[in-house]
Amino acid sequence: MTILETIVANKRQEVKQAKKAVTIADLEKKPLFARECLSLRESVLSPTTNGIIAEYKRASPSKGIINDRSPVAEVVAGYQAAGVSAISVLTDQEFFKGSLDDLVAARAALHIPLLRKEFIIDAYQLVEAKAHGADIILLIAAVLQPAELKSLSEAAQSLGLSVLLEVHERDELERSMMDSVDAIGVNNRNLKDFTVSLAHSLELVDLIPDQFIKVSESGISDPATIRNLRQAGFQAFLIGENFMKTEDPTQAIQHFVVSL
Ligand SMILES: O=C(O)c1ccccc1NCC(=O)[C@H](O)[C@H](O)COP(=O)(O)O
Repeated sequence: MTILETIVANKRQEVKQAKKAVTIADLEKKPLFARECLSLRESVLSPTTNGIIAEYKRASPSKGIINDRSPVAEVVAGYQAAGVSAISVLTDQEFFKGSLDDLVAARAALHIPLLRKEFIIDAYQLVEAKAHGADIILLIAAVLQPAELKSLSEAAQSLGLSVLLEVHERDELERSMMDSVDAIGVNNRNLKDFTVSLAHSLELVDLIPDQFIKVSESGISDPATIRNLRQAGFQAFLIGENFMKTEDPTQAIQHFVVSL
């Protein structure tokens, strides 16, 4: 089994348990469920933001513990102060040490769109995302069939959530593009062997129609890379480890954006 298959198998068990513990009706009663979602597209295209989607990431399968010291509310508030377009918070506990509580804490500290970074395989998780303050959800082409992508993306949009579709290779992009997604992210990290190459973004960008916000994801550690990716056509840049691995992620992002 690849790590991605292991993560998804574990997620299926988690969702089964979650559905027993908290019903959809319970989720729909949570105050955050009634909130109107903020638009990823509007925020990325706004001249007042810099296109970065900054991620709160305590740990990962490829790196182990990255930062378990910096509190989520403090970090995301610092990211927001640096002019980012959106915030990403990992909610997987087993492999990334995240939680839905992190999402709620982030929401309370923010006035910009918030991505629930999760391995979504069931519509239940969309309602869960909205009920805990998310504006955006991630769908990963490598783990979902086109029919599943269609039904999940349509369900997400009907809840008012923006949809970020993640692809890594050309065939995933070609089979997964659909009107019910708002943004397409090219993940530079191969989720089977964890190798990272920006060549994936550069190879795929011209194949992504302009109706989608174009996002380059993972392995970005230098403002010059953002300038190159922008020139190639990307409008947004998902960055986690580069900031989180430092002593003070809020200082790190401030230094980074000065050179954009
Ligand atoms: O980061 C990992 O090791 C990982 C492993 C398996 C599945 C997903 C994984 N990462 C999720 C992400 O998409 C990244 O956290 C995100 O793109 C930011 O990447 P980076 O800037 O390299 O932290």
